Amino acid sequence: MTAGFVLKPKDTIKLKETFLKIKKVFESRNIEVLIDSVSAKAIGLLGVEFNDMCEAADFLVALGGDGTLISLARRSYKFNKPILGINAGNLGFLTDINPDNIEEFIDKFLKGEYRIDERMVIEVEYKDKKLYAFNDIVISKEVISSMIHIRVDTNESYLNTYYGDGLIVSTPTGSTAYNLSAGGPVVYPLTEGFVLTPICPHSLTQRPLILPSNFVLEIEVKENFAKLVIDGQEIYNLDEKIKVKKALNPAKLIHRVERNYFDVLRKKLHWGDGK
Ligand SMILES: NC(=O)c1ccc[n+]([C@@H]2O[C@H](COP(=O)([O-])OP(=O)(O)OC[C@H]3O[C@@H](n4cnc5c(N)ncnc54)[C@H](O)[C@@H]3O)[C@@H](O)[C@H]2O)c1
Ligand SMILES: Nc1ncnc2c1ncn2[C@@H]1O[C@H](COP(=O)(O)OP(=O)(O)OP(=O)(O)O)[C@@H](O)[C@H]1O
Repeated sequence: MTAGFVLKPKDTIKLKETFLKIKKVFESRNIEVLIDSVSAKAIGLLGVEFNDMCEAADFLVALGGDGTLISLARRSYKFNKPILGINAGNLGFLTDINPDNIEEFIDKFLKGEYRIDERMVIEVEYKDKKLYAFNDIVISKEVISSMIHIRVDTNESYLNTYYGDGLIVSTPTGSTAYNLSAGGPVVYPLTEGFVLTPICPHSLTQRPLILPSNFVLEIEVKENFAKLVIDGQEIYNLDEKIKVKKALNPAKLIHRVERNYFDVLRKKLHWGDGK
């Protein structure tokens, strides 16, 4: 069995010791460890080019925070490999395992005691590109001063024109990220659908909306100074219509069998239970 590692890009050097410890644990259980060339270079090792690593690995590992996991899920989309998040970040809402518990987890993993959660991914067609988002896409104004008009059509009919700072189209997984801050609902991550949440709409009536995952959305901005942001990490100038739909493949996240979403909401986001 082969694992392919990507390390959090900021302060990677601090992760060297943790990575080497985990590598030893994996290798002692006959799991070959590959590391992508960018992460390897940052800690003075030799690595494998990202796509070659994804091709060779049976599963991929993000050693970092949520951002590292989101980025790995997006960049490895076409390889469709299961992904394990080991938390070496701050919030770690999505990364399930702590480095201290890796031996215990990997022994269970090798006995088949784990879960794979299939998370819906968004596909965006923009110009001749196909882009993938694990959390969300954001159609945003470029400058602080001017609002934008965002027209949304579904494959069935005209939907709405949003006027404000922007529009978030989130996956259920991304519902606890930017969507949450903008007043959108928490959506159980194994649900399939799009969450449309306007950012500061200049209206008394705009509300977040959930649409089924078989809808195809066309989104167009009237003004010519908008941005398209993918997972908060990739930014494009938006000057043409985009088409948004559910991607063919889900992202496959490896979790502990015992992981409970509502416990994570309580622990990490302080979701109250009224007691
Ligand atoms: N005002 C906001 O809340 C805001 C603004 C911009 C981007 N974002 C979010 O940041 C995401 C990218 O994350 P990053 O870590 O690369 O950026 P980042 O470093 O700016 O961190 C964003 C924060 O959101 C958390 N987060 C990310 N995805 C999450 C999820 N699915 N559920 C719960 N928490 C989550 C991260 O742990 C981190 O604390 C984007 O997809 C977007 O949703 C949020
Ligand atoms: N491949 C990547 N390319 C560009 N930026 C990335 C990549 N992977 C992660 N990042 C960014 O690096 C920053 C830090 O990484 P990460 O989110 O993993 O750690 P953290 O912020 O400490 O943890 P958490 O997100 O759990 O609070 C994030 O802003 C993330 O967007």
